[in-house]
Formats: sequence, structure tokens, C-alpha cells
Amino acid sequence: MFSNIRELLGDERKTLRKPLILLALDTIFHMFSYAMLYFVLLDLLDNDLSISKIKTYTIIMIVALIIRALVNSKGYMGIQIKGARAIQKMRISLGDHIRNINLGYFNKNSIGNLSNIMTNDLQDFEQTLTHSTSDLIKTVFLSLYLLAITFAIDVQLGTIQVLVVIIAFPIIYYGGNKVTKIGKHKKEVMNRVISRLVEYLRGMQVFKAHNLAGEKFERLEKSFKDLKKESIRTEISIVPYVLLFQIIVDLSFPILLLTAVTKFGTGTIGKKELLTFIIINIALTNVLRGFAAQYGKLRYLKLASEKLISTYNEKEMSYKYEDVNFDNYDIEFEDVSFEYEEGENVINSLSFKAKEGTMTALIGPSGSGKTTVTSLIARFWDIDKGKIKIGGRDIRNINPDSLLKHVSMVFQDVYLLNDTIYNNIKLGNPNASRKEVIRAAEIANCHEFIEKLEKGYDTIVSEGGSTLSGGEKQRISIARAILKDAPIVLLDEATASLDADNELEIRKSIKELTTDKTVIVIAHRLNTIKDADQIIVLNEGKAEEKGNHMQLIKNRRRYYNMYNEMERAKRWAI
Ligand SMILES: Nc1ncnc2c1ncn2[C@@H]1O[C@H](COP(=O)(O)OP(=O)(O)OP(=O)(O)O)[C@@H](O)[C@H]1O
Repeated sequence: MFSNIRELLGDERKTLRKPLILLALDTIFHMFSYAMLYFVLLDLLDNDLSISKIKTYTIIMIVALIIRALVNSKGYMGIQIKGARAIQKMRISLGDHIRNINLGYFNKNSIGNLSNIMTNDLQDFEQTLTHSTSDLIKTVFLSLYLLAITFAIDVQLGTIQVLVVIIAFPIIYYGGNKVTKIGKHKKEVMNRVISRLVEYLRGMQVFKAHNLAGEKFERLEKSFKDLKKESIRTEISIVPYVLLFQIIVDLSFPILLLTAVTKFGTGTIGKKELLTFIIINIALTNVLRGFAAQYGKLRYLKLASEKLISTYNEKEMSYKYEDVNFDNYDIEFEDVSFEYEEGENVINSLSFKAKEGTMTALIGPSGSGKTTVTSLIARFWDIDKGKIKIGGRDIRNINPDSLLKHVSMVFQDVYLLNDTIYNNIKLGNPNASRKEVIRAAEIANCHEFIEKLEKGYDTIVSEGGSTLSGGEKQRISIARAILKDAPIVLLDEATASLDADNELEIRKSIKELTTDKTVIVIAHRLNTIKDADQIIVLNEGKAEEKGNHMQLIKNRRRYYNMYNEMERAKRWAI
């Protein structure tokens, strides 16, 4: 477990050394109370306990207590503050790390698991670091200290005491293994609870619409019950082992006492030694009992550190260059293949070139890979075969964060943050002035509706943007992209039926956004498709046809049929 803590903390662990040493020192001063008890008993036995001696012992006790209070508070405060700082750094670095992992990681890990890692596991780790580690250090330090004194008194007594620990420890260790095993299961149940809770809250509208809210809640309630069961199972799993451990330790006390008294009777040890041994034995029994009670918790917390390490071990996307200056913004796919799940190719040997400043429309049946193509350009995923180049450079050589500086994205699923409208637009360019934000909103045709809101740009949007209409959210996301002013625009045109006004506004703002940019658009509107410089008809991840509208009409293949169908649908709609 300590190696896990070392690995997770890195250099930050050095800052914890001082408070841990102070806490270990505290155990030495803790021994003063036993030492004073020893002297008092000794004086009583010798009939030599005077008022002045009592005064001296009391003063020593008070001084020891004051030193303990100082050392302990400094050590405790230090470990809390330094520990909290180390954990805060870990939170940020873990967030950064997760951000840089291939998105496949999110496919493999449920939202429950991810939330659990970022909240509970980190919190459990913090708990281990700031509380349990110092307790464990104190216990080990104190036990070794007491054992050393026992050995100094009598080797045989010391050996018996070590034997007791050797017999008792495997029991508690085995119990700890059980906690780890059951704890793993508890964590899985906990992940399920979080996933179900998120699913329930996010899908509330849909569940209500389909009269499923009660049914869904039953599932959620069942997961709560499972969690309660698992929590109790984890808590009580170690109890028999702790009890057995404590019984062995308790039983060893009279056995050791009998041995010591016998030794005293035969004159092997003297009166002082016997007295010291009795006091040491009482202290050691208490320390070991306390350790047993803590051990299960420590083993459960070990799970958290293992989970965190395995998250850190997920490989980040590699790159050669931190940042690059592109000579141009041509986008090229060279024989690209990609699969989300092994053996299920979604993009198949796809090649095309989108020249700088042109618009390429992707069309094709649902599931043909249109969204995937745009995700690959943004390097949300790394491809399995071929090359994707921007301005002649392989995007796998570029830091994904820097690459995204050159790309604006407007998707159908607009996600707005629980913040002001102003800040939501400003996300496009955190350095923009208020004037620039408003200008972008004007170009995106959302200034007017924002101004009509009671607090205008300072209106707080609910999480996900649920207090705004689909068209309003989309225009805000276009304003964001306009503010970013990136040379590449990836766009998924809305399919949701927008009212005529909204659609016109959005069309106008998209025009502003895409002028002079390299645009890849998942096109749903005939106008966009017809105006595109290049149309790629995707089917099962392959480019079935490529060309402009007139060329593809002449081909009389899939595009021709799709186009006629769209025309017919348009007439029906009218
Ligand atoms: N994150 C993912 N993990 C696994 N498979 C995925 C993932 N995203 C998409 N897919 C699968 O990849 C295939 C292509 O999906 P994609 O979303 O690119 O298609 P699309 O042409 O954009 O579809 P639509 O027009 O319905 O939006 C589909 O079979 C889809 O199920």
C-alpha cells in the first residue's frame, strides 16, 4: 500500500515527511505517561513515594503533554494541509490525464465508474493519506519501540511477544483480503448506483413521456438496496477476524504475565523489570487491538489507490509536437481505417481531400460513419490504419489540445455549462473582450433573444442548457465557434425540426461561421449539399461516391437516389 501511495504522490510525498516524523515523535512522548506510571509504581513498591517526587512526575507529565500537543497539532495540521494540497494536485493531474486518454476509455468505463474514481476513490485515498497512514505509522513505531524494550528486559519474553504477533497477523491479513474482495464488489455496485442515478435524472423527461418514471425508479431503488447490502457485508466481513486477532492478543497477556512472574520468582528478572514488562504489555495489547480495528479500513482504502493507479496507467495519446503552425488547412484522409470495438470496422480505407477554404458535405445512411469522420479529424480517437493530415502534417504528431485550437465544432447535441450565457459564449475564446463576445452573438443571430432575457448576457443557463430552446442553444454554440474563429469548422447540421424563423437564423449564422474556412459538414439540408464543393457519400465507412452535386447526379447511383428522395420529402413537407 505504501508503494501505491508513493507512486500516486510522486514528489509531493516529500512534503509529507516532516508532519509524519512529528507524528512519529508524538508516540515517544506518549510513552512518558507509561514511564511516569512505572516510576510511581516503583516508588510505591519501595515505599519511597514522596510529595516532591509526585510534583516532579506531574511536572514531567505536564511538559510531555504540552510537547505532545505541540508536536501532534503541528504534525496533524501539516498532514491535513499538505495532504489536501497533494490531493488537489492529484485531482487536477488526474482530470488532465483522463482528458488526454483516447476516448475509447470512456466506452470501456461507465459514468458511474468514472464519477467514483474522481470522487470516492480520491476521497478514500485522501482519507488514507491524512488519517490512516499516520495512525499506521504511529502503531508500527510504537509496537517496535515497545517490543525493543521487552527484548531489553528479557529475550524470552520478547520472543513470545513476537510469536504472538506472528500468529495473530496472518488472521487479520486474511480478513483484509476478504475485505478487498468484497470491497471490489461493493465498488461495482456503487458504480451501478451512480450510473443509474445519472441515467434517471438525465432521462427524466423521456421516462415521464413514456410513463416509465416509476419503473425506472424501481431499478434505481434496487441498486440502492444492493449498495446497502454490500456496504453492510463489507463492514462486517472483517469482524470475525478482528475478534479472533484480539482474542489471541488478549490471551497472550495472562500467558506472558505468568511467564514474567515465574521468571521473577526464579530471579531471572528483577522487580523493576517485572513492573516495566507489565506496563509495556498493557500498552502493546492496546496498540495491537487498535491496529486490528483499523486494518480492515486500510485494506479497503488500498482498493482506491489501486483504482487510481490503473487510471493513471491508461495510456495518453502520444504526440511529437506541442504546437505547430500549419502552412495551409487542407484536410486529407489517406486510406484511413478505424474501429471502436475490435473487429468492427466503422471506417474502411477512406481517402479524400478537403481543400482549404472549401466545403465538404458528408452524407450517407445512419451509422455510415459521418460523425466518426469528424471525431477523427478532431483526434478524439486515433485511427488504426492510414493517415489523417492537416496542412500536410499527420495529426497523430500533434498535441490533441493544440490541434483543437485550429478546429471549431458545432454539433446537434449542444451542451451548455451551468454558467452565464456570456461565459458560455466566451468559452470559444477565453481572451475575448465583452464587445467581441457580443459581436459574435450578433453575427450568430442570438443577440436579440439574449437581450430580451431578464438578465441578458448574465442569465444563468441550467446545466446542459435545458432552459433554452434547441434553436437558441444551437445559435449560442455557433456564437462560441464564431468567437473562436478557427480555420477548420466541423459541423453537424440540425435535423430536429426547427421552426422556419429559427432555421433561417441558423442558416444565416452558419454562413457567417463557415465563410473562407475549411468546412466538413454532416449535411441534412439540400441547399447545403448542393452548394458544397465536394460531396462524399458514405456507406459502411467507405466513400461510395465523391464529387460535386452535378457530377454525382450524372452518376445516377446512391447520391442520385438519395437526392430524389430528399426532394420528394421536401415537397411533402411543403
Ligand atoms: N463511441 C462509440 N463506441 C462504439 N461504437 C460507436 C461509437 N460511436 C459510434 N459508434 C458506431 O459506429 C458506427 C458509425 O457511427 P456514426 O455515429 O459515425 O454514424 P453516422 O453516420 O454519423 O450516423 P447518424 O447519421 O445516425 O448520426 C455506428 O455503427 C455506431 O453504432
